[in-house]
Amino acid sequence: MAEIILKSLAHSYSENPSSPQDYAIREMSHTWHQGGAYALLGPSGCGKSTLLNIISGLLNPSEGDVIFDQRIVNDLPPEERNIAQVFQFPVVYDTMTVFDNLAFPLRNIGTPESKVKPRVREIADILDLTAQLTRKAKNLTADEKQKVSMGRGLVRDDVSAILFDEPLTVIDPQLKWKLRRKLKEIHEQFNITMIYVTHDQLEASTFADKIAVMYAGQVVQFGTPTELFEAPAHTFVGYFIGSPGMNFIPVSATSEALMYGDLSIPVGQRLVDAARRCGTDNLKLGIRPEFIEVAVAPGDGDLEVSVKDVQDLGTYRIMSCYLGEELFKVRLNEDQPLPHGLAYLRFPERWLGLYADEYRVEIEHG
Ligand SMILES: Nc1ncnc2c1ncn2[C@@H]1O[C@H](COP(=O)(O)OP(=O)(O)OP(=O)(O)O)[C@@H](O)[C@H]1O
Repeated sequence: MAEIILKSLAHSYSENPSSPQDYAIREMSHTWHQGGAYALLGPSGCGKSTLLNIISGLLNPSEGDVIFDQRIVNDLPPEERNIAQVFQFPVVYDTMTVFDNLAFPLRNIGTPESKVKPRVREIADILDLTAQLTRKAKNLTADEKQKVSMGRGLVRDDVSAILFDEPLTVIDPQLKWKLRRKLKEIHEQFNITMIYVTHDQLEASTFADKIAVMYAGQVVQFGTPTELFEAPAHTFVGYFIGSPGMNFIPVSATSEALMYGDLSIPVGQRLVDAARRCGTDNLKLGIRPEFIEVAVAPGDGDLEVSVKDVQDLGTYRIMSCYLGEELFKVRLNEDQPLPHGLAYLRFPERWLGLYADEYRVEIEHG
């Protein structure tokens, strides 16, 4: 069991990195607490696998330290780090039985056979592999093979952490949900640190208590699924989490107002003052489609938009509309009247986010 700290970590695959773009991991520090169920979420190429491989010891970071329970482990090879890693594609020995595959990590560390048998049976039972125990791994389906891979990660009870690198990629969609639930149950049962890498927000939020969102080699937010949804710390988190993602408009601040071009956006003085203090021209106002209020007739302070289309998604609708040149997405509930031609939007202040140089500015709402 371990707390994992990444201290001033950075990694470049090039020998002489000269700019931030040369780094797959840009300098970052991060703590994974003992026993947490975490997800590392981000788009392809943002550095998730690189980070995981640095934790497991498959890769040596160019800069910074990896610390397990206050001990720097940079120089320890993977086998001495007590980390189990489950990869995207199953790693099983085809000629061995399922039982022997599951027993392998235990036998490897000299566990007596009297302990191997009950533990393998327990893990097989949890993963619904009991009926396959005597079968050769080569005769299994891709799903079953990946379950064996997971079982090999879970079978040792002395591991510091288990790292899952997109483990459900090859799994049948119907089974994915079941296996995710299973992993969550296992986490609750064994109280082990688990880090689950994925590019899928649904997978991340159904598995993890806390999600680290990665973007361009950095963790830009570490929070609960609700925190990521309600208060994205970075515009990327706003775009990436939610469907559709957060709406953003570029704004500028005068002494009394926030302006989108010539249009004054009705917001409180607190937000205007915060925007003025930021000292940057790169200011954005963000709001999620779910939090925008819509009227079919104009009201005081409403923003007029032209409706592009309305998509019916069964239990709700998504209206696309233009505020000036900015395309906005707004969620409408089934019982809301459908605007035609023009609609009128209101942004509740509680749900507005101000972003300076892409990062959220904290504002006290009185
Ligand atoms: N062995 C390598 N040599 C050089 N560059 C690499 C190597 N592995 C990864 N990279 C680069 O490092 C960056 C991060 O890649 P990484 O595989 O860690 O991202 P990822 O988020 O895991 O993406 P994916 O989900 O596609 O695996 C990418 O720009 C990638 O091209």
